[in-house]
Amino acid sequence: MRMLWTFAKAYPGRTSLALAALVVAGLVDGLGLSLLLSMLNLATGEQEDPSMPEQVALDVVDRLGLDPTLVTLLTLGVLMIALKAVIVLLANRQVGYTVAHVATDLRLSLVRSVMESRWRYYLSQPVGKLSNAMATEANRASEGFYHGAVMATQIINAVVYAGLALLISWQASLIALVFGGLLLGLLHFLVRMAGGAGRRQTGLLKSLLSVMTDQLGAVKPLKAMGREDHVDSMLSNQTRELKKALKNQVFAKAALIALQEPMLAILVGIGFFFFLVQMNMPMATVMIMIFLIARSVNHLAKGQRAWQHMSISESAYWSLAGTIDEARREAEPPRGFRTPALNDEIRFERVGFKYDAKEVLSGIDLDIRSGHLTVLTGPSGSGKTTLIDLVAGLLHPDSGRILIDGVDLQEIDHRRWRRMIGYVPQDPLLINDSVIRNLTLGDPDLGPDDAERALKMADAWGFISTLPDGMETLLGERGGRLSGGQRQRLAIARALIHRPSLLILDEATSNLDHESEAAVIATIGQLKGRLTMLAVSHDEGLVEAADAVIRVQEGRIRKC
Ligand SMILES: Nc1ncnc2c1ncn2[C@@H]1O[C@H](COP(=O)(O)OP(=O)(O)OP(=O)(O)O)[C@@H](O)[C@H]1O
Repeated sequence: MRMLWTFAKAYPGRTSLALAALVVAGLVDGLGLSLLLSMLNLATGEQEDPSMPEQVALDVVDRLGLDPTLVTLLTLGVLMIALKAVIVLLANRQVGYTVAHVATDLRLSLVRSVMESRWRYYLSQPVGKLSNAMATEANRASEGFYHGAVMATQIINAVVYAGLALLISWQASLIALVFGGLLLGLLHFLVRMAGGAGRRQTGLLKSLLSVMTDQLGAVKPLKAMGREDHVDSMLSNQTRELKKALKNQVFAKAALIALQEPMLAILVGIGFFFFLVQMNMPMATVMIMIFLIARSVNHLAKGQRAWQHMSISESAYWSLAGTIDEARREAEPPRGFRTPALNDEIRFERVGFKYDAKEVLSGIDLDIRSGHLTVLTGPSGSGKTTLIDLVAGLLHPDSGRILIDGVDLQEIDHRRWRRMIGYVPQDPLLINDSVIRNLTLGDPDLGPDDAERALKMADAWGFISTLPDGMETLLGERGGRLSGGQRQRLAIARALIHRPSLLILDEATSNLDHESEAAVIATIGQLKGRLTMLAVSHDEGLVEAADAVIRVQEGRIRKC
């Protein structure tokens, strides 16, 4: 229920429009029914004094200057009911558009909040949790909104029918409606049961997809070592739990439908007896009352089923909203205002950095000369990647400072600084798209000329221009059609396409065979003097090509 209120606040215009349309539809429906009731009374001639709704209907006919004949009442009644159907259709279209908006807005909010979060927060997030939020939870949340809208429609319909019945005989209707409401209230435990199963499903899907994404990422060694059964056993427990939650959900849904029907039949039976025998009402009035009350309670029953569906989806919305809120709380604040320039050097002055309580770098003094190739070497875990992340402003020193051409990095506009950086990771992570899309990553400011220039600089133009479709050639999953060295040179071209001043290469040659490694080192060698390069590498070839080599050991600099 809280979810519906949240959506209503997020989309006030659309929600009010849909609700207003549904209320108008309800009123039109009520008028149509009143006209048909008047017609029924006219036909049977049983009741002398028309009830209030019939009186209202007859007044409308009179105002229209028409005679209240059977044909007029029937025609107007049918027209009103058809008009109601059209208004409901328009309202539902509005609801449909909003459902699509809800899913899209949630997805965009998730992407933005995660992309704008601090690097350290991002590192701590399981990829599976985010893809589950993006795919499953956003869909289920929008379904929840849809079921909430259905519930509102059903309640409005129920109110219209109940209102008509109350206007005919308020005492009888009140007793019948309270009794009907109580019967439905008895079934509310099935709504709660389905909601509980929905919550378990949400939690299980989140952890299942997190584990699965991690395992699929590491599937090659598992397969090579014949240990894929291990993945199976890890996932099967959660899958079995998920099955149990789904079974409970299905049972709760089926039980609600199965129990609502006999309860409605009991209500109709008791109503007949009560109105006819206890209250001595005329048969025609009893028929009308039973019709109106049965319709009202039937709409309430449908509303209860929609509530049940909404409860199943609601937990997905809260989980997704929680992920978005958490990422927003971890948003990276805008840092610095000064325009960066890299003409002389990047200087570390007594820089120290800790991961929580663990000191990773301490007392780092370092100069990275502009236009030079500087290579960072050192044992695993000594702090090389941390040092690079500090240069990129992804992490911030706990002590000391980093100066870019003499200006403290903390004072420099971080977004502009990062746009001056080209970054080549160990694994080039190419997407299953064309060469050009892999280079521009969808940036509308970059075109084929930029791509060609970057490919030439990265020494990749030779093999790309001989591909059947050139830069439009599709690369296949993870760039599977290219050799390791070719993939890495494409990654270098991607890093160069926006003309960076600083190129960071994080173990860019460590996954390559000897030949590819030599080709990539030759490429890096050709770039020397054209921009500043900072490389983490153990590669002897790259160390030999370097203008400066810095050895990091146990978080400190050792002179080479
Ligand atoms: N997100 C993190 N949270 C906590 N500790 C971390 C985190 N990332 C790295 N560390 C720790 O910081 C230290 C330095 O790590 P870093 O990745 O900078 O080393 P590295 O020299 O690049 O290692 P490698 O050559 O193996 O990549 C290591 O002890 C590592 O365990």
